[in-house]
Amino acid sequence: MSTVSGPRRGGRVSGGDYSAQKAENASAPKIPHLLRRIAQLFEPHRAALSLTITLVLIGAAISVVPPLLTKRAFDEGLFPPGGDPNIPILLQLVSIMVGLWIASAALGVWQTYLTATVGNKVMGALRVRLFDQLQRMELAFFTRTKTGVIQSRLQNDVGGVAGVLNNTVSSVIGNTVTVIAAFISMLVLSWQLTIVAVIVLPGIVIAQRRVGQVRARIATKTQESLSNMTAITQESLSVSGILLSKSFNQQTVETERYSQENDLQVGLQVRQQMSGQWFFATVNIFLSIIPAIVYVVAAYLITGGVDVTAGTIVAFTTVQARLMFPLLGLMRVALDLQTSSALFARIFEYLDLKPAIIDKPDARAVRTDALGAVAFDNVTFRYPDADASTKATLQSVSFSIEPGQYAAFVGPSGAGKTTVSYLIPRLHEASDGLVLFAGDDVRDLTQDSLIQNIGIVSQETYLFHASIAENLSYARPDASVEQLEAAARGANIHNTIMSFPEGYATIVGERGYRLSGGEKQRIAIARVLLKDPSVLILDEATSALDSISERTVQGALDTASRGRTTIAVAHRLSTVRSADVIFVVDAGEIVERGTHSELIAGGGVYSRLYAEQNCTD
Ligand SMILES: Nc1ncnc2c1ncn2[C@@H]1O[C@H](COP(=O)(O)OP(=O)(O)OP(=O)(O)O)[C@@H](O)[C@H]1O
Repeated sequence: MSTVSGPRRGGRVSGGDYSAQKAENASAPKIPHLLRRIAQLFEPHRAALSLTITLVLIGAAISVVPPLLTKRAFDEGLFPPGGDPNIPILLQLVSIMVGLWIASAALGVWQTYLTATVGNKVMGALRVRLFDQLQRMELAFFTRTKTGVIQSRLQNDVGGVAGVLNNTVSSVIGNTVTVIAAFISMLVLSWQLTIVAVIVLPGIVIAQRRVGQVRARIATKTQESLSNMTAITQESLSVSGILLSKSFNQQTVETERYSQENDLQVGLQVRQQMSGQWFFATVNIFLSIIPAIVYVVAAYLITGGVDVTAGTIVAFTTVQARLMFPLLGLMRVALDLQTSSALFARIFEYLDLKPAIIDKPDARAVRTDALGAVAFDNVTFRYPDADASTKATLQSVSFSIEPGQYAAFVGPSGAGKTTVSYLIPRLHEASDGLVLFAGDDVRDLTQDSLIQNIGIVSQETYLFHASIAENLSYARPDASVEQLEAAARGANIHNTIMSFPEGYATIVGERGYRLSGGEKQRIAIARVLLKDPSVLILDEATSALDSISERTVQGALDTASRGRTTIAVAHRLSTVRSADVIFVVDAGEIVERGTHSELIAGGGVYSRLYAEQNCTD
């Protein structure tokens, strides 16, 4: 599936060793039918493109006329056979020329507007498609890929093809037409001189392809380096990153890490810009000396009795000079296309990713008659990127939770409790066995309706950099102020919010860093209360709090769990004593189950853990 790899979340690369980052640095992905796929991006804009092509054709046709008028201006206006200059004819020809140039400039502006609109719309649509595709990817994709690397594809790669999307169509058509028209005019003027003018072209085309290949390779490396830079920025300039680097006094190291990648980037940018320079300089020299060669050849032709007038030579060299720019333009476009094919390949690679967890074609909504029932039947689960030789994270796990029950999962760290809770909303897919929600296999349900019925308060509370009100209404965008406040009251946070000078309009800061841990958790609980799901998953929601905050949050959790199935993942056994059922997970298996008093009486793992935590009955 994805060729993208990277360390697991939390598995940050260690000092000076960026090998894990470089794992992203595979060569440009091979995408079949790349050009056709790029062309397909323009399909929705066929009408605008047709108009652009028409404008380009008209513009190109217009641009061929003035040089031909030049010949007449010379031969009939300035130097008519055997007489003084013919001013009226000259003025007439000059005014036609001026009119044509004005028309051509106006067409140019119109055409630029059209191509810029189409190009930017195509780019915008590509960005949204990519974003949407990423939204649909399973959780495991994000745990194994650096956020910065993902961001870079969206921003740097899509942004990098903007020039090509904006200019290619008009440039290719406009320049091709001008080149062909100029070529025909040259042939009409003198076929002998035309041969002289185009003799070097095949060599130039071959050289250009070579340069393009080199550039594409450099472009791939440049984008990979940009992606690493974005990853470093994202990692070290986030609130968590800066806290980490400050607390370990690693700012200098971070700057050095950034600076190393930056040096690489600067070098690559220079190489990319320089890679075509010698080529274009050489082409320029060739094209510039052609008029001089034409004069010499014309002299020989005249001497040999061929009819070549002064007007023909002037017109010919004018046309030839005008051929130079479109020709160079075409070469640049070809080069840019080759260069950006590396970027397009990276974009299409992400667009072609297949989400591992998708709805079946006949997936149905969650049934309402058994809402709240959750069960595992012989579930085995191994993380997709886990070593196949190691033991599965969950092995033959079976349990059944009735609607409205409070079920707690306890056990040592790393036992697999959180993993159990992730399989219920299908954040991961069971490798074997059945996960049942309201009596149905979760794989037979639409993800929309499944998630609709589940609320999650996770270990790490995530809040957007927005106001408290906006963070709350994320769960229900149409919620009224009264509903927001009711939820906040339920979560014991209303009074705290009202004590802030800006109340519900208080901006919580990046990831909610301006709030205390307990406040953040209570906001997360209020958010889930607004969602009002039939099943609530609480993952260690009180683990990081002191006893007073814990009591407040616990009160909020009790309100939240009332009237719905609650699945609580807990470390602190004191919080789960009143649970209807407790499952003790150890090394991926459920080793004990029952109520608190049953488990204490059983004298097994639970009673031992309970004793270790110095809890008293
Ligand atoms: N994305 C992942 N890829 C591979 N292994 C993972 C991944 N996430 C978790 N694990 C591993 O799966 C095992 C179970 O993790 P899980 O988070 O379910 O444990 P837990 O019981 O909730 O632990 P804790 O109480 O410490 O939160 C651990 O060994 C962990 O290292």
